[in-house]
Amino acid sequence: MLQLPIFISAESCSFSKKRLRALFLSTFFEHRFEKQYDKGAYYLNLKGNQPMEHTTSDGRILVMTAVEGEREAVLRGLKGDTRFVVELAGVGAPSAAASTALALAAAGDYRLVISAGIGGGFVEVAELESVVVADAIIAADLGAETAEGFSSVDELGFGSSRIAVNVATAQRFVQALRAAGQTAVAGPILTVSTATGTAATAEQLAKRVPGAAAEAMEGYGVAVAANRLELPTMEIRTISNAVGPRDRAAWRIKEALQALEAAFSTLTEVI
Ligand SMILES: O=C(O)c1cccc(C(=O)CC[C@H]2O[C@@H](n3cnc4c(=O)[nH]cnc43)[C@H](O)[C@@H]2O)c1
Repeated sequence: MLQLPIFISAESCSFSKKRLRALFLSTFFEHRFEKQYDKGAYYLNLKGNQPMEHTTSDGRILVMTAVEGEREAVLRGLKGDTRFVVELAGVGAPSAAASTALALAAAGDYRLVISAGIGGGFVEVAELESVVVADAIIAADLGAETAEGFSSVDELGFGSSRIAVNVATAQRFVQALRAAGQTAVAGPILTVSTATGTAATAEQLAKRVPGAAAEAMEGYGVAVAANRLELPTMEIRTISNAVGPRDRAAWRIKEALQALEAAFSTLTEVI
């Protein structure tokens, strides 16, 4: 069960102040949390039986993009659909996790969190200007180098580098995108700290994550924040470049942003 400490120690404040703060916080989170006192501190526990998948149409959908150009493309596609809120994550997973956590803390009525933007596509899996919908979100370079090669945080025993998504939802969305005329595939989307710039790294990553479809830099951070609140996550990337030797001049950013706009237009029709 998710448990959020609310930092009220018995030593640090009087009983009445303690109760007041706990009352305020538990009212703020009342639909999702229940209060528990344990060893001198209050905790907010996520109530049981929360729907992990967005089977309900109640609540809004938070979309996080790294940069403003991506945010504008998503907003164009949404055409003013008020079910969605689109916020900036910043570039990279740490900034994305912090931004997403702040956005989720500011409003308690989200039912789904989406990491979206352009990304690199693995050759022969995701072509330029196509859409990749994550069937798993994987922090592909979170771990340690060893004499035997890369060890993930999972192998090191420090947590999980993989965040699950609702695969059926991802596949359904891919079908809808194809029906709307876009090239789309469901597959693992890797989150990396350093965008791949050589064929050797592309090969290593493809070996590390069989079936890897795309890479970007924020998905895992967004998903970690959503996951802490037991909110379901999606990642949607449109392919601006191939994962491999860096050739920024060849990136199809404009076309990928147009594909992103079209993908979100379709999303409003099927979600
Ligand atoms: O220059 C522009 O006009 C422009 C407009 C929109 C977006 C950008 C970006 O550079 C976005 C950075 C963002 O893109 C992801 N990304 C794209 N390709 C890759 C890749 O091959 N490997 C990793 N990440 C990629 C990433 O999430 C960045 O945060 C520019």
